Amino acid sequence: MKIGLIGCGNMANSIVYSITKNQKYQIFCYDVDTLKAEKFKKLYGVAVLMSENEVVLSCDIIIIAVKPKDIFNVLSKIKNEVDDKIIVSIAAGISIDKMKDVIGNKKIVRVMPNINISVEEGILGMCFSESILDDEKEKIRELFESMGSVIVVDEKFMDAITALFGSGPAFVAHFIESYIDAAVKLGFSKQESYELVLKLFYGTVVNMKNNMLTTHQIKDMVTSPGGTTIEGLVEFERRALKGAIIDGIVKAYERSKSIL
Ligand SMILES: NC(=O)C1=CN([C@@H]2O[C@H](COP(=O)(O)OP(=O)(O)OC[C@H]3O[C@@H](n4cnc5c(N)ncnc54)[C@H](OP(=O)(O)O)[C@@H]3O)[C@@H](O)[C@H]2O)C=CC1
Ligand SMILES: O=C(O)[C@@H]1CCC=N1
Repeated sequence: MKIGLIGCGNMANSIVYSITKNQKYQIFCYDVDTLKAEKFKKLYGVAVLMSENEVVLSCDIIIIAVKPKDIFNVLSKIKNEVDDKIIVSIAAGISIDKMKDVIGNKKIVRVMPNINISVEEGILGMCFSESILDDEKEKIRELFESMGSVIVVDEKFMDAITALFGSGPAFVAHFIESYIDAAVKLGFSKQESYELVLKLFYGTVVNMKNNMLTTHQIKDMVTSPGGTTIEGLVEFERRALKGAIIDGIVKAYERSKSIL
């Protein structure tokens, strides 16, 4: 099967990395910046094409991986070539209806991946326009399942998926960074802090998963009466840390709803 990529930036890089591991796909790509496309050729052995239209004409499934502000430009360039090809958009906040306004009632898929697809640990939300057939849905699902956990949802959930899981790695990195800063403040070297804090987050997740522990159970097991942990937890509560985190995610959700 021939897969085309329009846009060779950060997300396209992670997508191509996953797809090229599977021999059954032939990959074609195009970027306005020729150097970026050439880099993909060098790294992954993909074929470089000269325009958006060439990608559509050469491929069965076309993944548009440009910023939301650029997607309508791409769609208007390819609209006469789309025919019954499958167009996949990974753009945040751009609905299927908005894309249909430009290319008509075509086969459109929205996918919201996150950057963790580069280690096959992504979470990918997916929804389909109504004209996509069941066997086509399966092919798309199979293509993206090499990158992580795919959840097919009603389109109304795509903004929530964008906020929670698309933006999620940046939010999680922000919490990890605070922890590393605390370790540095308490005298550990930056390198030690980085390694130990990653181990702390990773170990806590593995412990919860393997032992099927809830967050409350972990907190209860760690927090001794009159001890150290309760002091920290009380301060987090006093500063409304949980509320701030929830509000931050809701802000990202609202932004996804109003992006264009
Ligand atoms: N980064 C993330 O974690 C996630 C991003 N997304 C979505 O993925 C999309 C891409 O994001 P990201 O990879 O970070 O963006 P990048 O800016 O890294 O990549 C986009 C690339 O597309 C190029 N481009 C712009 N217009 C065209 C065109 N007409 N034809 C071909 N190439 C073009 C850009 O060139 P130039 O820079 O010269 O304009 C750039 O090289 C966005 O819509 C974003 O919402 C979704 C989930 C997670
Ligand atoms: O920040 C953004 O808009 C994109 C969408 C999800 C992650 N990055």
